[in-house]
Formats: sequence, C-alpha cells, structure tokens
Amino acid sequence: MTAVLGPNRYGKAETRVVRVTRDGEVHRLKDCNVGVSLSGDMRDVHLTGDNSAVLPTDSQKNTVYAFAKKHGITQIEEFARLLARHFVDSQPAIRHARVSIEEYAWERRGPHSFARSSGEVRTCVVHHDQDGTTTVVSGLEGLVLLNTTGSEFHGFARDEYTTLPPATDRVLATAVTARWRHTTPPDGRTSPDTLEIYDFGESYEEVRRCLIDAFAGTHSLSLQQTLYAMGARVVETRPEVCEVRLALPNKHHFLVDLSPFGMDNDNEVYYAADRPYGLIEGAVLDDAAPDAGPAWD
Ligand SMILES: O=c1[nH]c(=O)c2[nH]c(=O)[nH]c2[nH]1
Repeated sequence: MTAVLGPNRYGKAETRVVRVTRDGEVHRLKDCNVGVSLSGDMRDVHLTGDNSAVLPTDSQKNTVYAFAKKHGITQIEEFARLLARHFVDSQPAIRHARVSIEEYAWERRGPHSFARSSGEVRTCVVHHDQDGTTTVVSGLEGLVLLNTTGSEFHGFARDEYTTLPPATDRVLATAVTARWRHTTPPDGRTSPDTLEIYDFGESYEEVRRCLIDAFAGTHSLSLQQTLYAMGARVVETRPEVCEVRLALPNKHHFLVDLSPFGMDNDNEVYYAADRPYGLIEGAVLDDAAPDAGPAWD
C-alpha cells in the first residue's frame, strides 16, 4: 500500500478582532471572529518538510489585525474578500483562499458605550481563487422566531412507534441558521481598496427581513413548509441571492397537563423543551442559479 497526499488546507482559525472607529466623540465598534484557510501547492511541506511555501498562520493572524487598522471593517463580506485576495495575490504557492467571519452585534448605549446584543450572529464565507473567481455566502445564526398560533402538524406517516398526536394549533419556534449565496459575486473591479460597489449591509437587512416576514406570515402545516416559504421569499424578492440554505431546529413547546390541579390548558401554558429537537434542513434555489463552485465548502 502506498500513501498519497489528498486535499489539504491550512490557516488561522478564530482570530478575534475588535475594531473601534473614533470619528470624534461618537465611536463605532465591529466585533469579529475571522477564519483563514489557504490551499495550493503544499506538497513539499507535507512530504519533505520544506516550509518555503508556507506563509505562517501567525502571519495570517497579523494580517487580519493590520488590515483592520488599514482598511477598517465595514461589511464583513468586503473585509473577507480583501483578505482572501491578498493571500492569493501575494503568495505564489497559494491558489485558493477561504475567509469566514462571524460578526457579533453590539447595541449603542451612548457615544462610546455598547451592550452586546442577543445571541444572533451575522456570518460570511468568501472563497477567492487564483483564476480571479470569488464566491460570497452571507448568513446569520441564532435568529430565534416563534408563532403562538398558525401552525399545524397532522396527516403524517405512522408506524408502531408513533405516539405524536396530530396538532391543529401549536406553537412553532425555531432558531434560524441561514446562509445565502450571492448571484453575481462583486469583483471589486479596480483594486481591493475600492470596494464600495455593492451594499452588503442593505442586502443583509433585507434578506433577514424576508426570512422573518415569511416565518410570521406563513400558515404552517409543517416546519418543512415554512422552511421552503422562507427560502422562496428570499430568492424571489432579492435578485442578488440565488440560493438559500436553512437549518431550522424545531424548538418544541409542549402543553403542560394542568388537569391534576383541576385546571384546563387551552393553549396557554407550555413547557419549552431544549432537547431532543427536530432538525429541518433544506436549500431553496433560483431555478437559474449559476454553479455554486466552492461557495459551500
Ligand atoms: O413541522 C414538523 N415537521 C416534522 O417533520 C415533525 N416531526 C415531529 O415530530 N414534529 C414535526 N413537526
């Protein structure tokens, strides 16, 4: 048997960078977690111990901090793209860069004071290839949504282990993980320093709004149906998005049996279970969506 080197990549995971912008009295804050992963001609480092093609992960971390100072962090997609292009353009051995960023939100509580927002996180993954192609996937995690009515689940398959009663009026709750692929990855056109050609901030807010509106406005016969409605709302409303991938945990709310206390429970008192939970996952695409390339890797 002979071993051969398979696909590989390397980089610095979870560089935590906080960028404060001090424009006079009112400060702005960006709080991010950046992952860099590079690939290319890395045979020698694995096979012979020759490190000459290896830009240290320590340098990658330093680049994140230096770029935060030099360019600031406006939209995470732009910052990720700037980094990805830099590594591919400056390192002969690097053919492909993947940069992922999580952004933690802070609410303003004064000119220089902030309160960390709830668990919701904005995300992006940018791939940049030596041939110049860039893919951008934006996303969010931890968007917790709940409908107190307008949700049913019945008519499902049954077997000898099925005990679930049909529901015609139940609480539907989930914590949305959503990722969406941008149709035309903006290419930066001139140089990595001039990126104001595409408003990722507005796109993010509008996609988020579509997801919430579709969840709230869909009379649901299953969480699967709601998932499709959410994804379709984004794809049909936002021309810049060609594919949405959703993971929706079904955060079960069970009616508490109050009969031992001589009380009825007309859909008023619930036990919010945290596990186990149903996990509903799916993708919704524009039927003309271009090939995804490495976007989802
Ligand atoms: O919306 C739902 N989809 C399911 O697949 C499922 N399975 C289950 O037990 N409850 C639910 N609810």
